[in-house]
Parts: sequence; C-alpha cells; structure tokens
Amino acid sequence: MTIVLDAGESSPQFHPDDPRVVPPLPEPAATPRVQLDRVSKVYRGSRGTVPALDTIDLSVAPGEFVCLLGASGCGKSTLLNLIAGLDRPSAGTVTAEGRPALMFQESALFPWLTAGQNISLALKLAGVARSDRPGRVEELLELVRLPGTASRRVHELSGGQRQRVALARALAQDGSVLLMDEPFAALDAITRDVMHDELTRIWKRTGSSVVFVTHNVREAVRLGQRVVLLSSRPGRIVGQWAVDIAGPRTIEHPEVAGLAAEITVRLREEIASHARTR
Ligand SMILES: Nc1ncnc2c1ncn2[C@@H]1O[C@H](COP(=O)(O)OP(=O)(O)OP(=O)(O)O)[C@@H](O)[C@H]1O
Repeated sequence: MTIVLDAGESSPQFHPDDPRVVPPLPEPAATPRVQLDRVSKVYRGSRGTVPALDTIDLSVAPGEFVCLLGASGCGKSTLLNLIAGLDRPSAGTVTAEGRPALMFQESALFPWLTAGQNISLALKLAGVARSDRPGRVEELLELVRLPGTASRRVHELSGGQRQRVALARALAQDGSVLLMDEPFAALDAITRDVMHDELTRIWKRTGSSVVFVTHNVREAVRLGQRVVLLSSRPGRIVGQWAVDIAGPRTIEHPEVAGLAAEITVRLREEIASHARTR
C-alpha cells in the first residue's frame, strides 16, 4: 500500500487510493438507494410469535457505507433479508434500488463450479450476454486481486480467496447495493485485516452502497462511514455514529479504538438492560 509523503511536510499526506482511507459521509441524497420506513418484523410459527424488528427507519445514500451492529439475535440478518427482498416486513415499507446482492460469512460458492463459473452464473442471472461474460469475469477477478484464477476449483482456494470470489460474484449481480452479513467473521485476524483494506478499496472504486453486519465493534468503526446500533430483540435503532476519522484507518488506530470503546459501552448497556427486563 502506498503512502505518499509530501516533500517538506512533516505530516504524511495519504494517497487517495490508500485502501485504509474512508471518505466522509456523503451529502444526503434526494433518492436513497435503500429506504426503510417504520419497518417491523414478527415471525409466526408453530411455537408462537417472535418479534424480530421494531419500527426501523433507515436510509442509505448512494455510495454510503453503513455498518449495522447489535447483540446476537437482535435481527440484523432479518434486516438484510428484508432489504434483499428475500422476506417481507410485517409492517412498514422497504425499498431498494435494483436487486441488492448478499454476501455471507461462508462464501456459499457452488463447489462443483470453478471460481469463474460461479461469477459467470451471477452475470447470467443479471442478464449479461454470454459473449460478454468471460471478459467481465476476468475484470471482476482482477478487481478482487485474483487475476487468472477463473479455472480454479473452490476447494483449491483459501478462505480469504473464497471470500474474494464471493465478493466478485456479489458485485457481478448488480453492484448498486451490497449487503454483507459478517463476511469476514470466519477469517483469521491477518486475512481479515487485508480484506478490510480490499473492501474499502473496492467500495471506493465501485461506488456501491454497502450495508455491513458485524458483531465486531472495531470492524464496524474501521470500515463504516456510519455505525448503526440495534437494541436486543426486537431490534430497534438505539444509536448512530458518523465515523469522522480523516486519516487512514486500521483496527489498532487510536481513534478507531476510542470510538469503538464508546460504542461498546452503549452496546453493553443495551445488552444489560435487555437482560434485566427478561
Ligand atoms: N424464520 C424464522 N422463524 C422464526 N424466528 C426466526 C426466524 N428467523 C430468525 N428468527 C428469530 O428472529 C430473531 C432475529 O434473528 P436474526 O437472525 O435476524 O438475528 P441476528 O441479529 O442476525 O443474529 P446473529 O447475530 O446471532 O446472527 C432471533 O430471535 C431468531 O431466532
């Protein structure tokens, strides 16, 4: 990664392509890419009802990177599923531009297909002409820094490489809204760190809007322009932070650690108050 030092300046000026630099929040746009108005979700089954989400208002601007945090079971995946159109809210409305792409903790690649065929299938479903697909597959593999791996089988790839292919496949689907459900949770710390840089770089290149779910507060502050905290079940939005850190971010950065500590205090309060009321 390149850090450009301006001649004569004592403080480093960081290259705009630095994958650790997250731009500030965009101006509120007239038309958000994702909009949830008073969204609630109640699951009904043979064992009764489970209120999962309660009156969520959330909008995501074009090109915005939002991280969604909350205790286990607070409804984060439910929220992503609603935005993806995989499920319907019990109340309220969800609108999203295009067909949002989902990426999960497990790469969920088809093991009987090669890396290239996995991506090509997504291109086919997105309506890309057959003749354009091989070139587009190679472009996407280059974007995730896996050029020349189209013929590799899934089992020949490392965990980090599989997540890169899964990211390429998600971007192949449409790319205007990317929904990520703890995509790096299963990776070791070093690989996760590399993937944070890669995701920031790719997000800035593509202009996608990203909704990123994580349990990891530092990861949320490292990546997001905005962090949204959900209460314990049923999930309500109980806090939002704009992450205004101008320089390059890493998980260890003091400002990242400082804001993460503040959010963690709020998260602990939320979990404790939920435990008291149960
Ligand atoms: N299809 C379903 N039917 C019934 N209950 C469900 C269903 N899907 C999720 N739930 C319940 O709704 C609540 C929210 O689940 P969800 O998976 O959205 O939470 P989460 O915040 O993503 O959890 P985690 O962080 O552990 O992945 C949980 O109590 C879960 O058990």
